[in-house]
Amino acid sequence: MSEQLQFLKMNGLGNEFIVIDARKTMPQLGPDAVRALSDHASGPGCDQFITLEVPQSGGDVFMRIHNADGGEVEACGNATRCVGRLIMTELGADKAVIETVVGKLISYRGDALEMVTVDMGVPKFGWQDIPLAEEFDDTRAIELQIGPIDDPILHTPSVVNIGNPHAIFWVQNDVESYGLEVNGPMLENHMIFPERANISLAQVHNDGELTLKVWERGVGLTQACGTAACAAAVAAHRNRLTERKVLVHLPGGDIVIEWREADDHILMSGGTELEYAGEIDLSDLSWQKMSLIQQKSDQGTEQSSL
Ligand SMILES: N[C@@H](CCC[C@H](N)C(=O)O)C(=O)O
Repeated sequence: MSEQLQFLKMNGLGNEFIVIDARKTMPQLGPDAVRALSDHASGPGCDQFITLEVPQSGGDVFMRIHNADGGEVEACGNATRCVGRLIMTELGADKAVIETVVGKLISYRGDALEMVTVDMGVPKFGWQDIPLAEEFDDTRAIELQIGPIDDPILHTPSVVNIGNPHAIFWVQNDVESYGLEVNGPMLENHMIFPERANISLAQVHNDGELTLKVWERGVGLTQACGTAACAAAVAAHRNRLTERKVLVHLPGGDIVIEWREADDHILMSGGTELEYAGEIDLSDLSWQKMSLIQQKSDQGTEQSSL
């Protein structure tokens, strides 16, 4: 007999997610299944596979995150906004507490239904926290470069942990002109990053604006990465390149990051999209689109229809 698993397809600025609700029944999906469903050739396709589970410490939901390569990871900024939207709609509330393996994150409703702000907590800068394989006193710029020794293509990145590890290379020219699709895999797996890392190129335009291109650990190039935007914003401020509030341009759209002075928390604000509801047949992992989601942002509600 076939067993059906319902899912929602969502995205945050084009960063794609499959979201399943496992609060009543936990489906048995191993890394192979996650990889197959995340692949656009065999499944609905996504960058992260998100599982909603029963909260364990007083939050509204527990969010588990798997990258498209099947590996479980600690944080995903864009998915946190998407899940925040779902849970706030479910509760009819303006705020939701989302538990993750690295702690609780609070989401807040924005001016429109699709706009969500998440408090991503406090960034970490210690070399053991990133983590790095060797000691560095100052993580605003670590010794790491690729290309010719006297004329490197990319060098001295800033490193930050936003629940997950990030390295940001500062570039002068268009972020498209540094071959991140070629250099990304090598940098992600560089021996200096024992848990691998998300790799970003950042071009700072002025003290309130930068453009970012991201090679995500366990995925590849993505349209947007929320934690990378947080990492780049705080690293830019630490390096005196920007103020505490920055507009970050990503291939999939813009996001606003504010590193709040009062408590060092990072606030990330941006859009979310609820694309469609679908169903996966767990016996052979085939899937179908069931309905499109109709958004009624004026009433603060949303409904799905066939
Ligand atoms: N897309 C995410 C980041 C997802 C996890 C990342 N690939 C990792 O391995 O740490 C975001 O929006 O933050």
